[in-house]
Amino acid sequence: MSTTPVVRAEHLRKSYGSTLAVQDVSLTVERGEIYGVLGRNGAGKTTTVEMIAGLRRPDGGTVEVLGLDPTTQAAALHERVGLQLQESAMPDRLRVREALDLYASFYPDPADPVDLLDLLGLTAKKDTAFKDLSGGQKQRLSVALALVGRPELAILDELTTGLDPHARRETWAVVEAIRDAGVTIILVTHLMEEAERLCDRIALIASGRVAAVGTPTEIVTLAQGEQVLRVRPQTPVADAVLLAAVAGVPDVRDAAVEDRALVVHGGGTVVQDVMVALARHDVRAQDVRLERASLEDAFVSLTGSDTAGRDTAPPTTPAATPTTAPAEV
Ligand SMILES: Nc1ncnc2c1ncn2[C@@H]1O[C@H](COP(=O)(O)OP(=O)(O)OP(=O)(O)O)[C@@H](O)[C@H]1O
Repeated sequence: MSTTPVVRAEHLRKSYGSTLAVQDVSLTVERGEIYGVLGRNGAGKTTTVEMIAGLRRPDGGTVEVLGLDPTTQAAALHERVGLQLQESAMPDRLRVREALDLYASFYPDPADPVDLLDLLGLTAKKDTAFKDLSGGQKQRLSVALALVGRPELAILDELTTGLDPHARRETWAVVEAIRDAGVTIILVTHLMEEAERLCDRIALIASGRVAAVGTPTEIVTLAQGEQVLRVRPQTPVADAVLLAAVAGVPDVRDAAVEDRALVVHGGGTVVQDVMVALARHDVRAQDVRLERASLEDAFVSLTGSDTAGRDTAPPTTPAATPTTAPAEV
């Protein structure tokens, strides 16, 4: 087995006009792993994988995929990379089997559609029109289309968004079956549970940067060191006063005022230190809550708050993309 990584991306950067979507992303995906790209909406996940897939040209940084340069060798890359991007859409009347046959015709040595229907649990739906499929079935079809060219790397973006828990679990089983068939997978998700369940390693992306990389266990351990303290003062206190009170506390990694309550992220002895600091500023607490940070909380606080305006709707991207020329921006 080769030890050359499937993906090696270094210091990727990409802007859309004045929006800096990806500021600095470096990551390495090894052969045979399910690699999670995790982050909240607008963090820059899709833009990152689109650069890896050769669909967008980076403004800065370098990327190598399966030994190829996606910016200059996109056509060769598309033969070996399967893409399932958000917003999969097909002509309404196209039947499942017809869609697979159509996509198979783009490749010299496609996978057997019968096998793919079986793998994706779509055999009973092979004669069903796209418009009559459930959300989960549509997603599974888009995965089947991404796999029809027998890719070495499959990029699956927000695969289970909008699915009910049952369909989500079924889809997770499919992802594992694909990995077991020898395909390296990049899984883009904003669902912690999904990343934890499926991924060998995760890159957490926040505000266009990699906040951390590790196995789910390593990342959860890191998150558990993080605490979130929420203090509501007895009497109204100006936001600036609350923030100034905790500004110099060493273990505070992030502080904000939300709905008149001071919300502090930190580690170590942050709880005691913040309470002492508030008392020194004559702020008395009416209500104090200590929460264990979620994974996302932990990393958002490690990297600073997300920039306003990043929560806009994601762009519309093409469905599973076979040999068409890459959309350049
Ligand atoms: N084609 C585009 N034109 C302009 N801005 C864009 C475009 N695509 C993405 N953006 C902006 O770039 C930022 C990063 O978007 P991106 O889709 O990469 O993030 P994401 O983490 O995949 O988010 P989501 O999960 O919502 O898709 C966002 O602020 C988004 O609004």
